[in-house]
Amino acid sequence: MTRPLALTQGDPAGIGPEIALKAWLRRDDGLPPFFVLSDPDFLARAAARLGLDVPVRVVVPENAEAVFAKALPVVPLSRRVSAEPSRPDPASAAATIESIEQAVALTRSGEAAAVVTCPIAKHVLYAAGFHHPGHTEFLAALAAEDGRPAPRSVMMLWSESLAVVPVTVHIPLKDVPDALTQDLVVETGRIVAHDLRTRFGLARPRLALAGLNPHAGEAGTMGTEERDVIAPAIDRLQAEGIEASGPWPADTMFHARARKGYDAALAMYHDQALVPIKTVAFDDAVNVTLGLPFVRTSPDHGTAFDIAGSGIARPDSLIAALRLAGRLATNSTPHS
Ligand SMILES: NC(=O)C1=CN([C@@H]2O[C@H](COP(=O)(O)OP(=O)(O)OC[C@H]3O[C@@H](n4cnc5c(N)ncnc54)[C@H](O)[C@@H]3O)[C@@H](O)[C@H]2O)C=CC1
Ligand SMILES: NCC(=O)COP(=O)(O)O
Repeated sequence: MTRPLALTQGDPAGIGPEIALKAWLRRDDGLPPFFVLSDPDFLARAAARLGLDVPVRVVVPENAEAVFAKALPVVPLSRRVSAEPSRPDPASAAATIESIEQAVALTRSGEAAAVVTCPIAKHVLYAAGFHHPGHTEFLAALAAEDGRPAPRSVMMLWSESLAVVPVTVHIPLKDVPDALTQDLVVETGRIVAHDLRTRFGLARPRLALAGLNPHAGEAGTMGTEERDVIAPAIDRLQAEGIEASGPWPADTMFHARARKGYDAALAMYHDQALVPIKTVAFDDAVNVTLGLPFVRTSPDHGTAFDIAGSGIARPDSLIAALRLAGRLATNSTPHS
Protein backbone atom coordinates (compact mmCIF):
# COMPACT_ATOMS: atom_id res chain seq x y z
CA MET A 1 0.00 0.00 0.00
CA THR A 2 1.27 3.50 -0.87
CA ARG A 3 0.67 6.03 1.86
CA PRO A 4 -1.11 9.07 0.40
CA LEU A 5 0.13 12.64 0.56
CA ALA A 6 -1.84 15.09 2.72
CA LEU A 7 -2.72 18.20 0.66
CA THR A 8 -3.92 21.29 2.52
CA GLN A 9 -6.64 23.48 1.04
CA GLY A 10 -4.68 26.76 1.37
CA ASP A 11 -6.65 30.01 1.25
CA PRO A 12 -10.03 28.92 -0.12
CA ALA A 13 -10.49 32.26 -1.92
CA GLY A 14 -7.28 31.71 -3.88
CA ILE A 15 -6.41 29.24 -6.63
CA GLY A 16 -5.71 26.36 -4.20
CA PRO A 17 -9.05 24.59 -4.74
CA GLU A 18 -8.78 24.91 -8.53
CA ILE A 19 -5.23 23.59 -8.79
CA ALA A 20 -6.04 20.72 -6.40
CA LEU A 21 -8.97 19.69 -8.60
CA LYS A 22 -6.88 20.06 -11.78
CA ALA A 23 -4.00 18.07 -10.27
CA TRP A 24 -6.40 15.20 -9.53
CA LEU A 25 -7.54 15.27 -13.17
CA ARG A 26 -3.87 14.65 -14.09
CA ARG A 27 -3.58 11.64 -11.72
CA ASP A 28 -2.86 9.22 -14.56
CA ASP A 29 0.44 11.04 -15.28
CA GLY A 30 2.00 8.98 -12.48
CA LEU A 31 1.01 11.28 -9.62
CA PRO A 32 1.35 9.87 -6.12
CA PRO A 33 -2.07 9.45 -4.47
CA PHE A 34 -3.18 12.34 -2.27
CA PHE A 35 -6.15 13.48 -0.23
CA VAL A 36 -7.25 17.05 0.44
CA LEU A 37 -8.01 18.38 3.92
CA SER A 38 -11.00 20.63 3.33
CA ASP A 39 -14.78 20.88 3.31
CA PRO A 40 -15.97 18.32 0.68
CA ASP A 41 -19.09 20.36 -0.16
CA PHE A 42 -16.94 23.43 -0.79
CA LEU A 43 -14.69 21.47 -3.18
CA ALA A 44 -17.68 19.94 -4.97
CA ARG A 45 -19.15 23.44 -5.46
CA ALA A 46 -15.77 24.72 -6.73
CA ALA A 47 -15.58 21.85 -9.26
CA ALA A 48 -19.12 22.57 -10.47
CA ARG A 49 -18.45 26.30 -10.80
CA LEU A 50 -15.27 25.67 -12.80
CA GLY A 51 -16.92 23.00 -14.96
CA LEU A 52 -14.38 20.38 -13.84
CA ASP A 53 -15.58 16.79 -13.82
CA VAL A 54 -14.19 15.85 -10.41
CA PRO A 55 -16.24 13.59 -8.16
CA VAL A 56 -15.46 14.29 -4.51
CA ARG A 57 -15.52 11.48 -1.94
CA VAL A 58 -15.24 11.76 1.85
CA VAL A 59 -12.57 9.40 3.19
CA VAL A 60 -10.44 8.54 6.16
CA PRO A 61 -6.73 8.61 5.26
CA GLU A 62 -6.38 4.81 5.09
CA ASN A 63 -9.02 4.63 2.33
CA ALA A 64 -7.64 7.51 0.28
CA GLU A 65 -5.37 5.48 -1.96
CA ALA A 66 -8.16 3.08 -2.96
CA VAL A 67 -10.53 5.95 -3.75
CA PHE A 68 -7.95 8.09 -5.60
CA ALA A 69 -8.36 6.41 -8.99
CA LYS A 70 -12.10 7.18 -9.14
CA ALA A 71 -12.69 10.30 -7.04
CA LEU A 72 -10.86 13.10 -5.25
CA PRO A 73 -10.47 11.86 -1.67
CA VAL A 74 -11.27 14.53 0.93
CA VAL A 75 -10.68 14.21 4.66
CA PRO A 76 -13.20 16.66 6.10
CA LEU A 77 -12.29 19.48 8.45
CA SER A 78 -14.40 20.22 11.52
CA ARG A 79 -15.51 23.49 9.87
CA ARG A 80 -17.56 24.40 6.80
CA VAL A 81 -15.84 26.54 4.17
CA SER A 82 -17.87 29.14 2.29
CA ALA A 83 -15.27 31.39 0.64
CA GLU A 84 -15.86 33.11 -2.70
CA PRO A 85 -13.02 33.12 -5.27
CA SER A 86 -10.93 36.32 -5.22
CA ARG A 87 -12.55 37.50 -1.98
CA PRO A 88 -10.06 36.74 0.78
CA ASP A 89 -11.68 36.80 4.20
CA PRO A 90 -10.08 36.29 7.63
CA ALA A 91 -13.23 34.32 8.53
CA SER A 92 -11.70 31.43 6.54
CA ALA A 93 -8.46 31.51 8.52
CA ALA A 94 -9.49 28.92 11.13
CA ALA A 95 -10.21 26.31 8.44
CA THR A 96 -7.01 27.16 6.57
CA ILE A 97 -4.97 26.69 9.74
CA GLU A 98 -6.84 23.52 10.78
CA SER A 99 -6.06 22.03 7.38
CA ILE A 100 -2.31 22.58 7.93
CA GLU A 101 -2.45 21.25 11.50
CA GLN A 102 -4.31 18.11 10.41
CA ALA A 103 -1.91 17.46 7.54
CA VAL A 104 1.05 17.61 9.91
CA ALA A 105 -0.69 15.44 12.52
CA LEU A 106 -1.57 12.77 9.93
CA THR A 107 1.95 12.80 8.52
CA ARG A 108 3.54 12.55 11.94
CA SER A 109 1.25 9.65 12.85
CA GLY A 110 2.26 7.81 9.67
CA GLU A 111 -1.22 8.00 8.07
CA ALA A 112 0.12 10.29 5.35
CA ALA A 113 3.53 10.16 3.65
CA ALA A 114 4.19 13.90 3.50
CA VAL A 115 2.59 17.34 3.73
CA VAL A 116 1.90 19.32 0.55
CA THR A 117 0.43 22.78 1.03
CA CYS A 118 -1.68 24.97 -1.22
CA PRO A 119 -0.87 28.68 -0.91
CA ILE A 120 -1.98 30.86 1.98
CA ALA A 121 -2.16 34.66 1.98
CA LYS A 122 -0.14 35.68 4.97
CA HIS A 123 -1.93 38.98 5.54
CA VAL A 124 -5.32 37.23 5.70
CA LEU A 125 -4.10 34.90 8.43
CA TYR A 126 -2.35 37.75 10.28
CA ALA A 127 -5.67 39.62 10.34
CA ALA A 128 -7.13 36.61 12.16
CA GLY A 129 -4.33 36.59 14.76
CA PHE A 130 -1.92 34.08 13.17
CA HIS A 131 1.56 35.00 14.38
CA HIS A 132 3.90 32.90 12.23
CA PRO A 133 5.45 34.57 9.16
CA GLY A 134 4.35 31.68 6.91
CA HIS A 135 4.07 27.89 6.58
CA THR A 136 7.83 27.46 6.95
CA GLU A 137 7.89 28.75 10.52
CA PHE A 138 4.43 27.39 11.46
CA LEU A 139 5.46 23.88 10.41
CA ALA A 140 8.58 24.13 12.60
CA ALA A 141 6.36 25.08 15.55
CA LEU A 142 4.07 22.12 14.81
CA ALA A 143 7.15 19.87 14.66
CA ALA A 144 8.23 20.74 18.19
CA GLU A 145 8.22 17.69 20.43
CA ASP A 146 6.96 17.98 24.00
CA GLY A 147 9.60 19.71 26.09
CA ARG A 148 11.95 20.29 23.15
CA PRO A 149 12.42 23.49 21.18
CA ALA A 150 11.04 23.78 17.66
CA PRO A 151 13.57 22.80 14.97
CA ARG A 152 14.95 25.51 12.71
CA SER A 153 13.20 25.28 9.35
CA VAL A 154 14.72 26.51 6.10
CA MET A 155 12.93 27.49 2.89
CA MET A 156 14.33 26.11 -0.35
CA LEU A 157 12.85 26.69 -3.80
CA TRP A 158 13.88 23.75 -5.96
CA SER A 159 13.71 22.96 -9.67
CA GLU A 160 15.69 20.67 -11.96
CA SER A 161 17.75 23.66 -13.16
CA LEU A 162 18.20 25.73 -9.98
CA ALA A 163 17.73 25.46 -6.21
CA VAL A 164 17.80 28.58 -4.04
CA VAL A 165 17.60 29.23 -0.30
CA PRO A 166 16.78 32.66 1.16
CA VAL A 167 18.80 32.97 4.39
CA THR A 168 16.50 35.74 5.62
CA VAL A 169 12.91 35.33 4.47
CA HIS A 170 9.79 37.37 5.21
CA ILE A 171 11.24 40.53 6.72
CA PRO A 172 11.47 44.07 5.38
CA LEU A 173 14.54 44.69 3.24
CA LYS A 174 15.75 47.39 5.63
CA ASP A 175 15.99 44.78 8.42
CA VAL A 176 18.09 42.29 6.43
CA PRO A 177 21.60 43.54 7.36
CA ASP A 178 20.88 43.31 11.09
CA ALA A 179 19.22 39.91 10.77
CA LEU A 180 22.14 38.48 8.84
CA THR A 181 24.45 36.93 11.42
CA GLN A 182 27.28 34.43 11.03
CA ASP A 183 25.32 31.92 13.11
CA LEU A 184 22.24 32.27 10.91
CA VAL A 185 24.27 31.73 7.73
CA VAL A 186 26.12 28.74 9.23
CA GLU A 187 22.99 27.07 10.64
CA THR A 188 21.17 27.55 7.34
CA GLY A 189 24.12 26.10 5.38
CA ARG A 190 24.30 23.08 7.70
CA ILE A 191 20.61 22.28 7.30
CA VAL A 192 20.75 22.69 3.52
CA ALA A 193 23.82 20.43 3.24
CA HIS A 194 22.24 17.83 5.56
CA ASP A 195 18.93 17.69 3.69
CA LEU A 196 20.52 17.68 0.24
CA ARG A 197 22.44 14.60 1.39
CA THR A 198 19.71 12.78 3.26
CA ARG A 199 16.60 13.74 1.33
CA PHE A 200 17.89 14.51 -2.16
CA GLY A 201 20.64 11.85 -2.18
CA LEU A 202 23.56 14.14 -3.08
CA ALA A 203 26.74 12.60 -1.66
CA ARG A 204 28.62 15.90 -1.45
CA PRO A 205 26.34 18.90 -1.96
CA ARG A 206 27.95 22.10 -3.22
CA LEU A 207 26.63 25.33 -1.72
CA ALA A 208 27.28 28.72 -3.31
CA LEU A 209 26.69 31.73 -1.06
CA ALA A 210 25.76 35.10 -2.48
CA GLY A 211 27.06 38.40 -1.21
CA LEU A 212 24.59 40.94 0.10
CA ASN A 213 25.92 44.07 -1.60
CA PRO A 214 26.70 44.98 -5.22
CA HIS A 215 29.81 43.14 -6.46
CA ALA A 216 29.86 41.22 -3.17
CA GLY A 217 30.92 44.41 -1.42
CA GLU A 218 33.63 45.45 -3.95
CA ALA A 219 36.44 44.66 -1.49
CA GLY A 220 34.63 46.34 1.39
CA THR A 221 33.98 49.62 -0.41
CA MET A 222 30.28 48.89 -1.09
CA GLY A 223 29.40 47.14 2.13
CA THR A 224 31.08 45.04 4.77
CA GLU A 225 28.67 42.12 5.38
CA GLU A 226 30.65 39.93 2.98
CA ARG A 227 33.88 40.47 4.94
CA ASP A 228 32.41 40.46 8.44
CA VAL A 229 29.57 37.93 8.20
CA ILE A 230 29.36 35.83 5.04
CA ALA A 231 33.05 34.99 4.41
CA PRO A 232 33.65 33.91 8.05
CA ALA A 233 30.45 31.82 7.88
CA ILE A 234 31.78 30.11 4.74
CA ASP A 235 35.06 29.38 6.56
CA ARG A 236 33.10 27.77 9.40
CA LEU A 237 31.04 25.65 7.01
CA GLN A 238 34.20 24.54 5.20
CA ALA A 239 35.82 23.66 8.53
CA GLU A 240 32.86 21.32 9.13
CA GLY A 241 33.55 19.59 5.82
CA ILE A 242 30.73 21.27 3.92
CA GLU A 243 31.55 22.31 0.36
CA ALA A 244 30.67 26.00 0.50
CA SER A 245 31.94 28.78 -1.77
CA GLY A 246 31.52 32.55 -2.07
CA PRO A 247 30.54 35.18 -1.29
CA TRP A 248 29.68 35.52 -4.98
CA PRO A 249 28.28 38.67 -6.61
CA ALA A 250 24.58 37.86 -6.85
CA ASP A 251 24.17 39.38 -10.31
CA THR A 252 26.45 36.81 -11.98
CA MET A 253 25.76 33.60 -10.08
CA PHE A 254 22.42 32.59 -11.61
CA HIS A 255 23.13 32.38 -15.34
CA ALA A 256 23.16 28.91 -16.90
CA ARG A 257 26.94 28.29 -16.82
CA ALA A 258 27.30 29.56 -13.26
CA ARG A 259 24.48 27.29 -12.08
CA LYS A 260 26.50 24.22 -13.05
CA GLY A 261 28.98 25.05 -10.27
CA TYR A 262 26.66 24.40 -7.33
CA ASP A 263 23.68 22.39 -6.13
CA ALA A 264 22.03 25.15 -4.10
CA ALA A 265 22.53 28.90 -3.96
CA LEU A 266 22.16 30.55 -0.56
CA ALA A 267 20.86 34.06 -1.09
CA MET A 268 20.82 36.67 1.62
CA TYR A 269 17.23 37.89 1.24
CA HIS A 270 13.90 36.77 -0.20
CA ASP A 271 13.92 38.38 -3.64
CA GLN A 272 17.62 37.68 -4.26
CA ALA A 273 16.64 33.99 -4.13
CA LEU A 274 13.13 33.92 -5.56
CA VAL A 275 13.52 36.27 -8.53
CA PRO A 276 15.99 34.01 -10.37
CA ILE A 277 14.12 30.75 -9.79
CA LYS A 278 10.69 32.17 -10.62
CA THR A 279 12.24 33.64 -13.78
CA VAL A 280 13.72 30.37 -15.02
CA ALA A 281 11.18 27.87 -13.63
CA PHE A 282 7.91 29.54 -12.55
CA ASP A 283 5.71 26.61 -13.60
CA ASP A 284 8.02 23.86 -12.34
CA ALA A 285 9.66 25.10 -9.15
CA VAL A 286 8.68 23.70 -5.77
CA ASN A 287 8.97 25.20 -2.32
CA VAL A 288 10.48 22.60 0.04
CA THR A 289 10.88 23.08 3.78
CA LEU A 290 14.18 21.72 5.06
CA GLY A 291 15.07 20.94 8.66
CA LEU A 292 11.78 19.28 9.61
CA PRO A 293 11.21 15.72 10.81
CA PHE A 294 8.76 15.25 7.91
CA VAL A 295 8.60 16.20 4.23
CA ARG A 296 6.70 19.34 3.16
CA THR A 297 6.47 20.75 -0.32
CA SER A 298 4.33 23.45 -1.92
CA PRO A 299 3.93 25.15 -5.30
CA ASP A 300 6.31 28.10 -5.75
CA HIS A 301 3.47 30.57 -6.37
CA GLY A 302 0.95 32.28 -4.13
CA THR A 303 -2.82 32.53 -3.89
CA ALA A 304 -3.19 34.44 -7.19
CA PHE A 305 -6.40 36.17 -6.07
CA ASP A 306 -6.34 38.11 -9.36
CA ILE A 307 -7.28 34.96 -11.33
CA ALA A 308 -9.05 32.82 -8.71
CA GLY A 309 -12.33 31.44 -10.05
CA SER A 310 -11.52 32.28 -13.67
CA GLY A 311 -10.43 28.75 -14.57
CA ILE A 312 -7.00 29.71 -15.95
CA ALA A 313 -4.83 28.72 -12.98
CA ARG A 314 -2.11 26.24 -13.96
CA PRO A 315 -1.64 23.20 -11.71
CA ASP A 316 1.94 22.53 -12.92
CA SER A 317 3.82 23.75 -9.87
CA LEU A 318 1.44 21.88 -7.52
CA ILE A 319 1.93 18.75 -9.61
CA ALA A 320 5.72 19.21 -9.34
CA ALA A 321 5.27 19.64 -5.57
CA LEU A 322 3.24 16.42 -5.29
CA ARG A 323 5.82 14.50 -7.33
CA LEU A 324 8.75 15.84 -5.30
CA ALA A 325 6.98 15.08 -2.00
CA GLY A 326 6.42 11.50 -3.15
CA ARG A 327 10.09 11.17 -4.11
CA LEU A 328 11.47 12.74 -0.92
CA ALA A 329 9.15 10.75 1.31
CA THR A 330 10.48 7.48 -0.06
CA ASN A 331 14.19 8.26 0.25
CA SER A 332 14.43 10.40 3.36
CA THR A 333 16.27 10.23 6.62
CA PRO A 334 14.44 12.91 8.58
CA HIS A 335 15.90 15.27 11.15
CA SER A 336 15.42 13.77 14.60
N1 LIG B 1 3.46 28.98 -0.22
C1 LIG B 1 2.61 29.97 -0.01
O1 LIG B 1 1.68 29.83 0.77
C2 LIG B 1 2.80 31.27 -0.74
C3 LIG B 1 1.90 32.27 -0.52
N2 LIG B 1 2.03 33.48 -1.15
C4 LIG B 1 0.99 34.48 -0.87
O2 LIG B 1 0.26 34.70 -2.06
C5 LIG B 1 -0.29 36.00 -2.03
C6 LIG B 1 -0.22 36.61 -3.41
O3 LIG B 1 1.15 36.76 -3.76
P1 LIG B 1 1.67 37.33 -5.15
O4 LIG B 1 2.95 38.01 -4.88
O5 LIG B 1 0.58 38.06 -5.86
O6 LIG B 1 2.09 36.05 -5.98
P2 LIG B 1 1.22 34.98 -6.77
O7 LIG B 1 2.16 33.86 -7.06
O8 LIG B 1 -0.02 34.65 -6.04
O9 LIG B 1 0.81 35.68 -8.15
C7 LIG B 1 1.76 36.32 -8.99
C8 LIG B 1 1.26 36.35 -10.44
O10 LIG B 1 1.39 35.03 -10.99
C9 LIG B 1 0.14 34.54 -11.41
N3 LIG B 1 0.04 33.13 -11.01
C10 LIG B 1 0.42 32.60 -9.81
N4 LIG B 1 0.21 31.29 -9.79
C11 LIG B 1 -0.33 30.96 -10.99
C12 LIG B 1 -0.78 29.72 -11.55
N5 LIG B 1 -0.72 28.55 -10.88
N6 LIG B 1 -1.31 29.75 -12.79
C13 LIG B 1 -1.37 30.89 -13.48
N7 LIG B 1 -0.95 32.10 -13.00
C14 LIG B 1 -0.43 32.12 -11.76
C15 LIG B 1 -0.93 35.38 -10.68
O11 LIG B 1 -2.14 35.41 -11.37
C16 LIG B 1 -0.21 36.72 -10.57
O12 LIG B 1 -0.41 37.45 -11.75
C17 LIG B 1 0.45 36.78 -0.95
O13 LIG B 1 -0.46 37.09 0.07
C18 LIG B 1 1.51 35.82 -0.44
O14 LIG B 1 1.62 35.84 0.97
C19 LIG B 1 3.05 33.73 -2.03
C20 LIG B 1 3.97 32.75 -2.29
C21 LIG B 1 3.90 31.45 -1.68
N1 LIG C 1 7.59 33.66 -1.07
C1 LIG C 1 7.54 32.32 -0.63
C2 LIG C 1 6.46 32.14 0.35
O1 LIG C 1 5.78 33.08 0.69
C3 LIG C 1 6.27 30.80 0.91
O2 LIG C 1 6.16 30.88 2.28
P1 LIG C 1 5.72 29.66 3.18
O3 LIG C 1 4.28 29.88 3.47
O4 LIG C 1 6.01 28.41 2.44
O5 LIG C 1 6.57 29.82 4.41
